[in-house]
Amino acid sequence: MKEPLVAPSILSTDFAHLGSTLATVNESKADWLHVDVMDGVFVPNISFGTPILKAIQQHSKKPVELHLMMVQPERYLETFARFNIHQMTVHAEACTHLHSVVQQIKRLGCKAGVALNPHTPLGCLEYVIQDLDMVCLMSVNPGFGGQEFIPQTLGKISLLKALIRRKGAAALIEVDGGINQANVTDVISAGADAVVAGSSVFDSGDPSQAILTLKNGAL
Ligand SMILES: O=C(CO)[C@H](O)[C@H](O)COP(=O)(O)O
Repeated sequence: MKEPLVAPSILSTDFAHLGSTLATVNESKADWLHVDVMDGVFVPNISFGTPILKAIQQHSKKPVELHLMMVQPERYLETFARFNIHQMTVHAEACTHLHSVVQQIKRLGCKAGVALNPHTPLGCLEYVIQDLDMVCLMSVNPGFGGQEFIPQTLGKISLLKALIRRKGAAALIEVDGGINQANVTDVISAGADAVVAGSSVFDSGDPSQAILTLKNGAL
């Protein structure tokens, strides 16, 4: 089995210590940083806005993926792109004109990802998958860290892999929510390329080791 890409999510960490959290991630084997922007409308939680993104830009040496859990993300893409963002991931459920939003992200020089909530069928990707760098399958209902992995995600990963192959697309599959040492092997075996992990990394006491454990645990 291939080594998974691992992207720590800082959502549940203490932002009073953002600098040292990011220093730890910088020194770890994390492949990128997964940053959750929540608007309190699309999801029942508000995370942060541009001042924190500016601090992340200053302190992170890892590429940054912005996961935009917000309605009408197109209103903010240009502003967010100023913070040296590697990839922007929008929710299909939040974009009336998803194809157009994806093109907008690419014009801003960022990689484009689309996230799907656990209940959202894969069919909405049929005519946009070839334009995507990544699909993020939510394995919890988005909004909060520390939730339990929804097992139906495993079948969805396999179906997405088949869709990507059928379309000759190159999108990576990222899985986000409730990822830990106990389920990472199943997630990667089902066809995922990357996992997002918050609690299992930052509640572990040794985030660098927890990231390594996720990588090795799936081998
Ligand atoms: O998108 C998210 C929540 O909506 C988080 O990225 C995700 O939940 C990671 O946290 P945990 O590993 O604790 O589930």
